[in-house]
Amino acid sequence: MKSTEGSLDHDHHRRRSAAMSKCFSRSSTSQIEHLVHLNAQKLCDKVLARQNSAPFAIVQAYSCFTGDIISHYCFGDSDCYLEQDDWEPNFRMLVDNFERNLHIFRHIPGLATLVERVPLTLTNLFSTEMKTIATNFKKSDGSITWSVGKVPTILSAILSSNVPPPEKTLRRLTGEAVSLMGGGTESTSATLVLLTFHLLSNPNRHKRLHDEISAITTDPLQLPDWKALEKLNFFSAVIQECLRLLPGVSGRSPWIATHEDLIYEGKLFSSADSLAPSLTYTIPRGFPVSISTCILHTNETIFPNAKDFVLDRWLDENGNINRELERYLLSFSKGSRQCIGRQLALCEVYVCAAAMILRVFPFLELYQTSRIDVDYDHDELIGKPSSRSNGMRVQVVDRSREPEMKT
Ligand code: HEM
Repeated sequence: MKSTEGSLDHDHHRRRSAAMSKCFSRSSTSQIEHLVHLNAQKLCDKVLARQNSAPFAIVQAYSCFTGDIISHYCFGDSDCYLEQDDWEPNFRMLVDNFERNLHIFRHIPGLATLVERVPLTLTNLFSTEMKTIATNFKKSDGSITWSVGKVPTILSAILSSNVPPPEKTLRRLTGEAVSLMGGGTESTSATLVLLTFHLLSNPNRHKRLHDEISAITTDPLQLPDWKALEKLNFFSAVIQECLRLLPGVSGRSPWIATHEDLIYEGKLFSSADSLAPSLTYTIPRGFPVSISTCILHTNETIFPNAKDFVLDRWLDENGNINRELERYLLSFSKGSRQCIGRQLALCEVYVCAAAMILRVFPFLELYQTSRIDVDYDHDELIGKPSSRSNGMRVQVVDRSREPEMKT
């Protein structure tokens, strides 16, 4: 496995992760925030230009936004999905294909190794998206000087790190780039889709959020920075609830503690019941352990009415974010294998959602879309809606009319 994510051995994983982790800290993310703002505004312009055109799948639009940012940060040059006439092709199409077939790879050991052996030149013949990655490599020519402002790109950070030469080959870096592009494209756009649905289907909610963001914004084309947006309580509650309902990785990722036994201490039935008998399990080192984020996120004891979009659960009596509940939110996983792109994802969601809420949502309507088109139905690595769904579609209404902001 060529990516950090696919490294089985924990020490190997740690070394690979360390080579690029500085690119994903909160302060590095702030340094590329201008890219996020730029692309969020480009996305709004492109959606608004669809006035009176045919309805379209908003997930493709958001994937162009996320794909442009992560490709720019990886290679120093974006894939320019937002600049093409339509929303497709984009990297999500490749990811989606991969996810639909993932179960086959899980059940046929060795298939992944076989696929890995296919020469890149052959892969490029069949996949436009893989070809884009190859072209990006050629453009950057393996150079370690590519940068976004003063921030090194992710690949240049790996190339300039002290990992040994086999970690810097074209093949290994292609594997890493595919993992970064995949991770950086889909989960974030899926979160934005869910947020769009729950705001467009509830005008009161949209109005409240519009007012909250407007109160700290003088010009929707010059949004406040991500750290200021994060301080908005209602906005944060909306994002937390979206993350809860669309847990990043819906399947179980099996992890193995190699050096220590795991001691599990809990209560039978319910941790809230003080009379429930206590129990202790010891899971010997070497055994795979996994947890289902979906099951945790829909636990009725922790999240009552778990299937519903309930914002009050995230707000305390003073309207501040309920930090206590956050520890049960496992969207980005925890520990050494947690999502490396967490800060970037949050920055993208806050900035993009703020731009869309202020500039686009007043002119956007759902088109033949209901909860079946967004609700979790099955696992394809990330949670997907029912295969009977046509996807969440929207259309831009006549912008000459006064935007409707019902109370
Ligand atoms: C809302 C958006 C996102 C969610 C919910 C999410 C969720 C997750 C989760 C749950 C994992 C752990 C996977 C596992 O246990 O097997 C993960 C890993 C990862 N994510 Fe994200 N992610 C998001 C956005 C991003 C972004 C923007 C990037 C940008 C590069 C990214 C890159 C990665 C990578 C590279 C890994 C593998 C990390 C490792 O194994 O060390 N993700 N993500």
